[in-house]
Amino acid sequence: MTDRFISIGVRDAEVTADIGMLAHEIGRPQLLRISGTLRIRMPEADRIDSTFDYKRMVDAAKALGTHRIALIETFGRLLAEACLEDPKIEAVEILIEKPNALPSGTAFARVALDRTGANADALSAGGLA
Ligand SMILES: Nc1nc2c(c(=O)[nH]1)N=C([C@H](O)[C@@H](O)CO)CN2
Repeated sequence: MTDRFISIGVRDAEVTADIGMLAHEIGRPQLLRISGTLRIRMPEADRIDSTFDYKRMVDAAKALGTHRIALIETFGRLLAEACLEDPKIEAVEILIEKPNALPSGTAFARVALDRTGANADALSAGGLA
């Protein structure tokens, strides 16, 4: 049978993170908003062990938030790589927003990776707005 793929994910999960490149940011956790689209094979059964529990992506983001990271790009890449450790995930697109970084506007980084490690541009086309 032809493989069928679907997307699952989370939008706008809020985590605190030791993030930022400036001296005054170090050791002062800040809010990040995390959205992720995960491309998986259609689950064969109506059971959580047939799919990827999207709570795990939020848990991985919370865990990353305890590590000192300078750039939101790095945070996004590490979270994408953590998701791809599960073989159920074919490709992932992560959007990291740092709502309080700028006096106006929202800073963000978007990272799209597939299982080959390449940028997953195809996902971007149909991924997060
Ligand atoms: N491309 C990036 N630019 C900047 C980042 C970043 O993570 N990626 N971070 C900062 C500072 O940490 C800023 O958010 C402090 O308000 C500036 N530029």
